[in-house]
Amino acid sequence: MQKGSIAVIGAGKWGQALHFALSQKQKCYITSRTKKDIENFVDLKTAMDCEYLIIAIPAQEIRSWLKENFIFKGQKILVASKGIEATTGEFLNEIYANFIPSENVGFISGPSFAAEVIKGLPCALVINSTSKKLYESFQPFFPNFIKTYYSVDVIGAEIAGAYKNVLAIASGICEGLQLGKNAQASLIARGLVEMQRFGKYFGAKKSSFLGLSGAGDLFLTANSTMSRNFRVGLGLSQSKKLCVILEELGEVAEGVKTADAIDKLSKKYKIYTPIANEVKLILDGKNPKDSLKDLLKN
Ligand SMILES: NC(=O)C1=CN([C@@H]2O[C@H](COP(=O)(O)OP(=O)(O)OC[C@H]3O[C@@H](n4cnc5c(N)ncnc54)[C@H](OP(=O)(O)O)[C@@H]3O)[C@@H](O)[C@H]2O)C=CC1
Ligand SMILES: O=C(CO)COP(=O)(O)O
Repeated sequence: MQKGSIAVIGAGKWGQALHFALSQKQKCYITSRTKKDIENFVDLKTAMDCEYLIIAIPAQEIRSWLKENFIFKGQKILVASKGIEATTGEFLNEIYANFIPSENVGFISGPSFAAEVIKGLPCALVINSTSKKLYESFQPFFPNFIKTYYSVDVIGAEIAGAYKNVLAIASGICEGLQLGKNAQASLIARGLVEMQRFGKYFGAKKSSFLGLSGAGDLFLTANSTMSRNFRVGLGLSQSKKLCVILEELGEVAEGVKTADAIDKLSKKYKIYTPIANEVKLILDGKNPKDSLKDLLKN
């Protein structure tokens, strides 16, 4: 392993933005399935030999990617993905735990559109890990335009980052149906309560949902067409087929599969998550106007 070296795995929008940010202070490698003309692009083997890895591939692809490519040699890992695995309902930390000791893994959360980070615009992120030492080892790599915080609440950050994508779809639907700002603000506020209720069941800290990981990322994503998930909601409000929406998007919208995961988990553990349940139904073809009526019922 190349001591002190760092690489990003996954050269999508977020991987490239993190690569830009982490290249400000030191050489940062990047690799991806598809070769890309990016500075310090290397093959997977070279990247995997680095001591510090940032993995920015879609949440639903992580388990198979780790199975096929990952050999633990003591690397320290930052997970940049946001989502819950739809096939199993497992959280990302549970998946990574099959391959890497928890003290070697951290999860990035917080309001961070890649399109702004790659321009060097300021933002604040949370590095969530059971190990503060892990946070302290990654923190120096971050540039001055990114303020980093540490939190031990991994599950809270994971659920916040995943759930907000589902709520962003709901908010995009609200916008697309032109229901007004009162409705959108009420939806986002109740969505925050719902996200926190869901997180509490799995042992998450309430404070995680009031901070950058929850409210911060939710307010960002649920109020902007820069969000892929918000744009999925806009498409659904125009009765576009999901496959057409995703084809046109051309990038991952994690809220689609995470809605399925949350729907399954909330039914399995009897957690009241009406907004996420309706998003799942709309993704399966329910008319959004009927969902609105059902959500408004007293
Ligand atoms: N975009 C953003 O603003 C932010 C995104 N995120 C999160 O980061 C994660 C990645 O999102 P983003 O980069 O935007 O998505 P993109 O759709 O832009 O890119 C996805 C990346 O994942 C790679 N990939 C896809 N499937 C596989 C696979 N099976 N094996 C290996 N690599 C694969 C692609 O590789 P290739 O292109 O080489 O085929 C591509 O580099 C998501 O969980 C997202 O929620 C978090 C914060 C901000
Ligand atoms: O997570 C993000 C911003 O923090 C990106 O949101 P989208 O995946 O909806 O574009």
